[in-house]
Amino acid sequence: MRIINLLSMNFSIVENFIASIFLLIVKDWLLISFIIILIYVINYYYKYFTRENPLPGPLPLPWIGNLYLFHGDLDIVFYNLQEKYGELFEIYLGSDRKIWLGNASLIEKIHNPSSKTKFPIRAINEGLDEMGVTTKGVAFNNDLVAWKFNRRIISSTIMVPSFLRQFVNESEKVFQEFEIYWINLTKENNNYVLNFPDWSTRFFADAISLASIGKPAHMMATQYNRLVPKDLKTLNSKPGLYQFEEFLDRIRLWLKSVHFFYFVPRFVRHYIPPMNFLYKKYIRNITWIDNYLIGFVKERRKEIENTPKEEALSSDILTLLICANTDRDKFSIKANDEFSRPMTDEEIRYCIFEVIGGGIDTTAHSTSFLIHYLCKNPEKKAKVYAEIDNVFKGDKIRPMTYDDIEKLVYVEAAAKESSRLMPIVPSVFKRAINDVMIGGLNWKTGQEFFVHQHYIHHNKSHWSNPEEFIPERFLGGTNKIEKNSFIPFGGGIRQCPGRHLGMTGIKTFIALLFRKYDVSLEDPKAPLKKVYTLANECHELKLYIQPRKD
Ligand code: HEM
Repeated sequence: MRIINLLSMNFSIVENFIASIFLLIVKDWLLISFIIILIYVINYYYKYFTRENPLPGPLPLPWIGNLYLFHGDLDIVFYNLQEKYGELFEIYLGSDRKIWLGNASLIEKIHNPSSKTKFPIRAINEGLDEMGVTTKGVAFNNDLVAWKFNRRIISSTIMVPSFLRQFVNESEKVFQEFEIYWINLTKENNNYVLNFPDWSTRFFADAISLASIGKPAHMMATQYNRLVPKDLKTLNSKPGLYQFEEFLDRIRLWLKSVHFFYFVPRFVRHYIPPMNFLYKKYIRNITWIDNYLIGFVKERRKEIENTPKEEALSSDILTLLICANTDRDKFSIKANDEFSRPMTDEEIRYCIFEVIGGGIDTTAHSTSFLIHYLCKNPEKKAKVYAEIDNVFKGDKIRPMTYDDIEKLVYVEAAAKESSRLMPIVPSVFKRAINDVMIGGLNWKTGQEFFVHQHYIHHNKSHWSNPEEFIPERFLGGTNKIEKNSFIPFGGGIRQCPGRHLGMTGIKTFIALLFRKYDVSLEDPKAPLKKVYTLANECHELKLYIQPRKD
């Protein structure tokens, strides 16, 4: 009994001893952690308050910087911040400082089109590295030799008039399909209301898919099938009908994930729920897209190999890229330098991805915004109708040509004014690869800048009545557009290579629609409804589209 008592006494002594050691460790650990955190915070704010070139901007928090402000429509968030802190302000991502530029005079060096520019790349960012985009394609490629090679071949295919001519012809065919669906939908209901962005994104998906991979995407057909009873459905037995829709949804998810990879620090991305789940989802998405597209490239390569040399090949971008710098190079995309080799499947896959990802929603939403502004400004809309009627001499059905589209100067001015008011890409980031002087301050190599298109487009020092829709600004004459104040397609050596294709697409669609139809808002008072992902998108635009009576 005594032994048992002694044993239990000993046990409680041991237990107490362990407990007190444990408490001591925990207390010390808390104390040590607290000291580490305190040192980090002091160091963070010491660096912040003694930084070179301090600029106005919101106070950053340790670890997250100004990430706490990033919610809702980020385009509006950044616009309001620029309004609050002025034309030159700063924000922090963790401890990384980004400088925002809201005046055309501040971006002169960034938009220098010379190959010796100090701004040839967008960003060095481990998140983008992890996405796999910084060594591939065009848009985020930091490998300047690879970028130049890809960009040169893409530009030689999509910027030439023969390609644009074909694009106008194909767009007209796609428009005729759109009309069939629309006529069927309005048969039952004369006052049928179309949510236009649902259709414009599908119209441009179909048109750009034909132009880029030479195959119809059937995106309008899938939408139509959703809206009509079973017996009216079209193409419903076609295999793979819904696959392109999944592909496009995945491209949109990919675009959304760019912000995630760019802004969210690696540790949070990989280990902190729910971010780590999102991370896994985005990585799976990237793999899916890669596999889907490589299939297209390999299949087309085989088709080309099996086509006799004397037989003409189609002129879609995929075929042109595969044939570039080979003996089947239709557009003679030949160069006698290190860029004269053919592209690999991997290079082609990524370039096609960028054409589809960069071309469809940008052009479609630009068209939606333009229609919104035209409907809100009946006097300007009347001028658009007048110009179209003048070019086509009232003929509503003759085939449309690229030459017709080139004559639509007022439509182009209206498209430019719409993209001034609501730029699809509201800001673009660029990184200095040398020390550079901007805004009268010296900035070190590696500093990243955001060119704030949306703000510059509304800056009163460049534009009179900046909130008004005045296409006449772009008609020349006494109206002078200040250098770098109108930049919907960016500028410098990374300016958008799809700008002619985009503008041709917008003008062609407007000509096709307005030549035959009266277009009006369901609710004339409806404000512009937009959302921002990686670009501004028209969220809702409810329209009546009725055959013209004149
Ligand atoms: C209205 C339609 C479009 C708008 C508003 C638009 C806007 C832009 C902007 C602002 C940039 C960044 C430029 C810079 O860094 O300064 C860009 C880059 C780019 N765009 Fe577009 N874009 C449009 C259509 C297209 C189309 C149709 C394509 C493809 C066929 C395309 C492909 C690209 C590519 C590949 C880049 C990256 C260029 C580089 O980094 O060298 N875009 N676009």
